[in-house]
Amino acid sequence: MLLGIDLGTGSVKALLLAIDGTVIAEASHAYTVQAPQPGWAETDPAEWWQAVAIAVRTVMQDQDDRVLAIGLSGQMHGVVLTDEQGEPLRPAILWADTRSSEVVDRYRTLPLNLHKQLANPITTGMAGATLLWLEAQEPAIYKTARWTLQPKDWLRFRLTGAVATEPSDASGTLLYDVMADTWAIDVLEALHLRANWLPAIVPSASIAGSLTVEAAAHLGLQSGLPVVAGAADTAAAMLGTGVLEPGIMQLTVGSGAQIVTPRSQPIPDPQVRTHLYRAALPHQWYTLAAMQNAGLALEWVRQLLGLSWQQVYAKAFTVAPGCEGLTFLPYFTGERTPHLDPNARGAWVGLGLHHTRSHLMRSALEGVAFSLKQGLEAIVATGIDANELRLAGGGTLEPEWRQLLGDVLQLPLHSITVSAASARGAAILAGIGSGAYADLSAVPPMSIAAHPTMPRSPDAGLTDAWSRYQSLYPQLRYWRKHLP
Ligand SMILES: Nc1ncnc2c1ncn2[C@@H]1O[C@H](COP(=O)(O)OP(=O)(O)O)[C@@H](O)[C@H]1O
Ligand SMILES: O=C(CO)[C@@H](O)[C@H](O)COP(=O)(O)O
Repeated sequence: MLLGIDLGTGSVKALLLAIDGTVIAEASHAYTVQAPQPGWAETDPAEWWQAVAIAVRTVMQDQDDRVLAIGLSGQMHGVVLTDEQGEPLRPAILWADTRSSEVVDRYRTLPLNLHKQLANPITTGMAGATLLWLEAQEPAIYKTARWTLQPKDWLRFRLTGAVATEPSDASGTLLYDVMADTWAIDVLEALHLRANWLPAIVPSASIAGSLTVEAAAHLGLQSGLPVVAGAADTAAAMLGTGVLEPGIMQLTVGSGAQIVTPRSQPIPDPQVRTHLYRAALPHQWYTLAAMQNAGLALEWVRQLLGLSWQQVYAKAFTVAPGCEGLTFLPYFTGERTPHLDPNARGAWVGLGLHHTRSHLMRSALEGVAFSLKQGLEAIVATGIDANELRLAGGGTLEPEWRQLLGDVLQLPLHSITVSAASARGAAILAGIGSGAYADLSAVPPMSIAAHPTMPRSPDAGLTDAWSRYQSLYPQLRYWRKHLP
């Protein structure tokens, strides 16, 4: 059997995959995202390390079979600065972090040919932008760090003692030449950023190291196990859900939400509102609409209202669509697609005495669904036909929530039968890298639930709410800009 580990934003997922494609066991363990200052989002990698051991030990309980290989997947874009041995020098700075908003404009001074190499919108939260901030604000750590790593690459270093990255995560750093498939050294030079701390790039499905004795003891596994490079969570989820052919889209709802579609050529978005990244397999790319605030915003509202997830759904769906005039914007950590605005923030607008906790909760779900609709529109505007969406991620399990998503997006939603799609993708890469699968064609296909969630014709309340939602962000942006 194969072990996939997905180092997500809110929790790590471990999944055991039998070679015949059966999921033997899944487990997850949560950690915290800290916001020690407004706009910051950090996690201490020590929390990741402990959580990985708990999740892996949980899936390994009562298993007689041996693990053949380990594959990794992880949240994208962040920065883990380490010393020579892989010891973090500060907490990891995550993709949702907008502290680089003051310095990210340095990217805008780059000549057009370098922007063409990056082939992506310039946004906060990307490793390159965060490194510009670290250079200015934490120069001692910036100068002395040995490595700058993506979260799952840090985990692999800790597991194997070997340092590497792979194209799917490297392409999400804003330090990567997506067209030439290598580090964008010219961009690093033009920004005066260090290049000697970037890891070597190896194929996602290659063996990048083997489990050390210390790491094996931590996880309760045998030492020497091959650890495959793995992939960024979005790229791994595409393998996990089988979204590999152009024409199919995948919607992942986790802490953030992503809508992706594969590309057989690297075609950048002419409007530069969506991302273009390398997929896990060679000669494949994907277009990505990235919405920063899905589970992050819902979790904040849920905790504020003191509700369990069960109560969330029991209350929210007693309220009529449109929430009797209440609109929620989920932009707690700024927004990427389509607004590209790190200074955007969340809001409830239209509150009246008639509104209850149930209205607040439903409006949050509607607001997140509307933000996904704007992402879908941005991706369709790049010239892609959307016929169906495959669902992945821990935030799409509830049928009523899925129905609301289907009604808002007006597309059939196909659920895969595994919630941890990225961890499944990571296990598949472990299988290819270790030779358990000769190639992708040998991987048993993912089963898809027999009955998709079909969109219902839009309710008048929901149509009005969508109009209100669309009109609010431009007005609030104007208001923020004109604050004294
Ligand atoms: N029942 C639920 N409905 C909607 N969202 C949920 C539910 N349970 C958890 N979530 C949200 O989904 C996110 C976790 O999904 P997951 O795919 O594990 O994310 P990540 O990979 O970012 O850790 C959390 O932000 C959580 O708030
Ligand atoms: O930001 C992106 C893609 O651009 C995400 O892929 C992040 O990697 C976060 O994923 P989750 O942890 O929310 O699933």
